[in-house]
Amino acid sequence: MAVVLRFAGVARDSAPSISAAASRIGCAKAAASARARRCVTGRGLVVRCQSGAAAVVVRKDGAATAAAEKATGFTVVMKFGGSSVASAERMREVADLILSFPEENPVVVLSAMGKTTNNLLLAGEKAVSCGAPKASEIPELAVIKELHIRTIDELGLDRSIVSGLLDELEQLLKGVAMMKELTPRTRDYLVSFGECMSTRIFAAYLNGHGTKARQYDAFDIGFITTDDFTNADILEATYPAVAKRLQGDWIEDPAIPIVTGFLGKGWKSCAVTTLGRGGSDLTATTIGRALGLREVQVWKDVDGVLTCDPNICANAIPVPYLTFEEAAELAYFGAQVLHPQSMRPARESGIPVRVKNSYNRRAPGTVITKSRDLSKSILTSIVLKSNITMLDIVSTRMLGQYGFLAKVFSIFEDLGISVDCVATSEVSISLTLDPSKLWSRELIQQELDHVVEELEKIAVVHLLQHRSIISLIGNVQRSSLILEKAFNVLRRNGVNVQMISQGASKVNISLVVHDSEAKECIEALHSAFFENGFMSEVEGEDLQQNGSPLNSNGVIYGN
Ligand SMILES: Nc1ncnc2c1ncn2[C@@H]1O[C@H](COP(=O)(O)OP(=O)(O)O)[C@@H](O)[C@H]1O
Ligand SMILES: N[C@@H](CC(=O)OP(=O)(O)O)C(=O)O
Repeated sequence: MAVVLRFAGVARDSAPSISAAASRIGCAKAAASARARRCVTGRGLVVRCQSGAAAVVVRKDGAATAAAEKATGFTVVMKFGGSSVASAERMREVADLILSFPEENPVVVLSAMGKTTNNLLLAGEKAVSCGAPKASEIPELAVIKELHIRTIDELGLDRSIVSGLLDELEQLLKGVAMMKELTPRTRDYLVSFGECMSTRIFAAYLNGHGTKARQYDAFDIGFITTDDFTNADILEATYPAVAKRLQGDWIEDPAIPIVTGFLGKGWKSCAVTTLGRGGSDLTATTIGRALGLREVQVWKDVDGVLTCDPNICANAIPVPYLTFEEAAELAYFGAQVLHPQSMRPARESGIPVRVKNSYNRRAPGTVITKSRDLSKSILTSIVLKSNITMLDIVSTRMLGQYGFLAKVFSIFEDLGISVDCVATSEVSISLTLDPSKLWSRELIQQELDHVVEELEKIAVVHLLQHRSIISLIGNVQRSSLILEKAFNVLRRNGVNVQMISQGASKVNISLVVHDSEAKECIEALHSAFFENGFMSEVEGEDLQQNGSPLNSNGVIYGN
């Protein structure tokens, strides 16, 4: 196993003494010594060597002694999203950021540069109808080529790093144009070019600037997934495979791993898969779990998870702490800042996730952990999921007919459609459908028609489209207080809530309103909860007095 020895604030001349101590505990003296000298940065020092569990302790006077402290190879995952690596300047900044933590030994995960994934998807869609001779002229292809070549030039690198991939991409688009079809499988292969290029450029930049780095395509190092193209799930076999590969390579030849986010390999098809939009967060937490790291950091373009989407409420403020459960609900119910599945590996292994801003390193960000002190917490964040479909299903059979709910849900299971929120009474059920499971416009209508047709065999069905779910993520122990405040605001704004659902998660109350009212509602709710001193007013109130959690789901039928 590779051992990393970390020393903060040591003197430059302590390198020989560290080297001697390292050799006493079985580290290769030459490697340790060479690295010790090379890695002294003034702010800290990193010694890497191959040995069992052990470490070297450096005294203030610079002398080093061996100690029986356990140390492992990698310490953190640092994931940088598209906005963090959108240009040559941003790549330099990210390299500087990584190297500013000499005490860390990171695995780096990168997304595609800027809007490259969107451009690849658009290029693919245009290729379907443009005809093969015109495929090379698709404007988005030109934008992708220009961005990557300009970045390489500005970083002083060799264009050959991506020229092969760019040629292959053009060929692929010609193929799509010829076939006049873009299957989910081809779509995944197409978007994989984004991450494959960004990671190659970044690794080359680090290598050119004295920091040894090694690029990895996730689909080549053990990221094994289901074959659900465009939305694949990571399979359990991924964890040992990824750990073996990354640790094995490190022992052979230490270098910072630069891994493509978002991508995997289907276990049956062996084809490239993707983990759903924003899936690099999941790549990061998967690596964190595989290697048993201390922390997973996801670096974004905002100061952490905020009280609301800043595009809806400009006054949104960072949330300092969240639990995995809160973060997962928040992501699942529409906050684009985190991938919905990304909390799972972190929760399973108890590894904290820190959301940080690569544009504002000093901002403390959000720390997501297994548990936190909720005694003073009321509402944490407000989330919007728009354009959802709601179904009101009323049984045509006699009151108390058993098997009704089972029948309803088996219809959704058979059709492969997932349900978000549910509220029931004895003979009726209201629910919302997850739009991410419904792909193109045409398919939505087709699928919905089919759902209604099946349900109408056992019930009267009302299909309500253009609805929004407003999720109040917070301490549901204080639901009476949250709901009192929320309904006051909604009443003042003349909003008719059409369904309420408080899930078993105990962190989320969902309200369904019409799409046209949703943004205004959120602004009003955010202002009432976060901008007018409400939280501090109720802080310290007796939880016993105020906490009478809702114990049933309710439905309010509306327009
Ligand atoms: N509650 C929220 N907190 C923070 N950001 C949010 C929230 N809801 C939506 N966002 C949006 O998510 C963006 C960051 O996520 P994302 O685009 O995935 O970052 P990256 O591409 O860097 O991984 C922010 O720029 C912001 O517009
Ligand atoms: N590039 C992919 C994966 C990803 O995670 O991106 P980002 O980290 O920029 O959200 C996407 O756009 O979906």
